[in-house]
Amino acid sequence: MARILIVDDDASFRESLAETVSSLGYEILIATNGAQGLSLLKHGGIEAVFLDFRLPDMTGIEVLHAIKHLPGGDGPPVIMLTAYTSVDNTIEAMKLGAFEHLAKPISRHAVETALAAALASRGTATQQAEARKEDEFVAHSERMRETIKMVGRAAASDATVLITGETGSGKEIVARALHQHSARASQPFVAVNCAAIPQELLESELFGHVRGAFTGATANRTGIFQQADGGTLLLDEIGDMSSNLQAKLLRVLAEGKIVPLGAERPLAVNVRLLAATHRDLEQEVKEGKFREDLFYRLNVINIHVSPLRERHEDIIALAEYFLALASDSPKNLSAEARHRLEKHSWPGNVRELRNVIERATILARGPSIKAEDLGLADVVASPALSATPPPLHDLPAALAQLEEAMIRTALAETGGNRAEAARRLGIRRQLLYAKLQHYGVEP
Ligand SMILES: Nc1ncnc2c1ncn2[C@@H]1O[C@H](COP(=O)(O)OP(=O)(O)OP(=O)(O)O)[C@@H](O)[C@H]1O
Repeated sequence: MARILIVDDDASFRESLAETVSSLGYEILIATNGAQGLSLLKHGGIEAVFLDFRLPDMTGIEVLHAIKHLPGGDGPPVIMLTAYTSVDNTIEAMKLGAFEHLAKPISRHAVETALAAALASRGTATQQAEARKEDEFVAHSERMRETIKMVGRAAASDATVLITGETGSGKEIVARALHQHSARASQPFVAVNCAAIPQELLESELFGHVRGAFTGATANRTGIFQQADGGTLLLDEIGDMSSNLQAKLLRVLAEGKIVPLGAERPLAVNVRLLAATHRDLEQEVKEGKFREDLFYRLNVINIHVSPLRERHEDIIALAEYFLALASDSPKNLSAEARHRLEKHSWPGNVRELRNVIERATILARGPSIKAEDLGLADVVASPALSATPPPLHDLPAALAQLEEAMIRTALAETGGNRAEAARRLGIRRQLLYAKLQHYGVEP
């Protein structure tokens, strides 16, 4: 019978957890503070631990740290318990090698699942590192909390991470969190959007060039890889990288060296690479649009960021966070505004929500934001597509109307991201700019 240790000073919670665990057929040991827990652990024979974050004599994190430094290995799997899970305490716990992090109260089912998984995991490696401060990162939903746990697990390693998710869902903020919680946090974090730079220029942007490498190269130029040396480089929209550059990137990853354009010798660089894409790269590989070997090099760890419509609990929390950012005296959200926000499908994800809140803060009169201040009905119903019937006998006018409507919809759906809107519409960005001007559309 596996022996499970529960370390918690809250008597009623402890008793009920003990009852659940023993009814599941495990043997229980109880400690009411950190020191007691550690002394029981030193005797060995314990196969999993439930550990409270707040204990009378030390913090749960200190106990976790001590467990992970017990002589003879990194200790049994630890399931951390908190009254409130926050991004900070979850990342910290997962980084220190906690197996799971659960918020009280915990259902019998959650206890059973966590214990079974913890016991099955014994012997797998854990990672340790110092905790660091991070950006504001709103994560109330279960989905986002799972993502945060992955960030915690992946942060301390140097492995390449492929971050996937729809446009505006928060891929870059995940990349930043990975960097900020890594040993490279004091070194540079550089993000480059591979889709925003013409592919002909991207190579010299990434790897740099020497004077005279091509017409116009009047001086040596340090590339982005070198700027990120020692730190982390995020290649955003990696799916848009040309096949020529994909091959070069693969070589850099294999050799850890870059060759600036026109240079004779390669330069060693020490960069942790993160890549992000809204595309389904596996599908792109199948279609021959993305190199399979590069895909596997990048996808050592995959972190997926769910679309906002699949994590309802984050919507209001994010809205309130953006309200607080938008003004020193934040307005409040009326009940109808909350309802409207929750009902919206958020095709442009968190970026769209941020734009909506910033606009509403400016437009709302008085201290409260009303549903109509959000301007969301327009996006939902796309009235531009339906309000005025197209002129039946005037093809150019009808086409222009359709074009304008499609542009407005694409912009709304991408939260005003013009590069992404152009991509969705299948036109070049320059052409989109010209059309925006022509129709007088403000992104
Ligand atoms: N969980 C979050 N907490 C706080 N802010 C967030 C969160 N997720 C996203 N944001 C904010 O929303 C905006 C869009 O996020 P981000 O740029 O990370 O998305 P993305 O998925 O990288 O977008 P793209 O696909 O266009 O590159 C940013 O302003 C970011 O700070």
